[in-house]
Amino acid sequence: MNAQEPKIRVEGLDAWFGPNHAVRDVSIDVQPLSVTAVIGPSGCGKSTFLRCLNRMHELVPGGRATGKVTLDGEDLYDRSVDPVSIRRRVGMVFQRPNPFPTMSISDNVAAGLRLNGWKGDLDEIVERCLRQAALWDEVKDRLHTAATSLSGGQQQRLCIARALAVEPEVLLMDEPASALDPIATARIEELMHELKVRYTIVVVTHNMQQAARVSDQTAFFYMGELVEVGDTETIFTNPREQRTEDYVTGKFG
Ligand SMILES: Nc1ncnc2c1ncn2[C@@H]1O[C@H](COP(=O)(O)OP(=O)(O)OP(=O)(O)O)[C@@H](O)[C@H]1O
Repeated sequence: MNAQEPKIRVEGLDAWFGPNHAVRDVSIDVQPLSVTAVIGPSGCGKSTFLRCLNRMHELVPGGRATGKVTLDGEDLYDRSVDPVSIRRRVGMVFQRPNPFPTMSISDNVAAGLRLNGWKGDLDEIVERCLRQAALWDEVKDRLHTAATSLSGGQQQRLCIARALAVEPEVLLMDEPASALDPIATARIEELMHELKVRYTIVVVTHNMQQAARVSDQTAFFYMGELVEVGDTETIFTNPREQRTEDYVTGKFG
């Protein structure tokens, strides 16, 4: 791939829930192996935008999207594209840790691979993913105990390990630390930093400091529109738009 080419290119994206126009004419490029933070007040369309990047939005009743989203130049919304294969390439981690409650730690990580009919050595992959998710040392002696026995922060890292197991190229994270305490949040932030060596990350966050700490690029959404996108330092110190400045300095939101 050409180094200049974005990993993801969004052009003229609109998204609806029935008549509710939640994302309006959004265009943005996401560079490979970078972290993009999506910020903005509640209800401005951040999560909807994120779910359009792996075609999860259309799973919501009434969910509909138009426009173009390309992954390495391939149009995700082309008729010939299987959305299931897209969700494998573009993984997702949600706000609340959601491990499969009846499964062990190890089975949670392996679940996606089993579903895909994987026949190889699962133990090795489970270990690799738990290491990548910075959880291995804490769970290596209890791999077969229930995932629900883990703390919230550990469960979230388990969900990250589970997302990594199917070897996605992009990781979408929807407020991945908002349900966690400050120490667990710091672990997730460190982890994002480590993961961007191998994955392209787009993260929705309400936490301005977190966006400033973890991201290379920040996109500010307001009422469904992308007001401004740019490198994170510029967005936080010298944004073009007054609305961006007001939001990042806490004047509203
Ligand atoms: N399942 C749904 N059905 C109908 N409308 C929805 C649904 N989910 C979200 N919306 C609406 O779409 C708009 C965008 O919501 P979205 O969840 O993307 O915002 P957000 O910026 O992620 O908000 P928050 O920060 O509160 O999570 C809002 O007006 C919301 O009420």
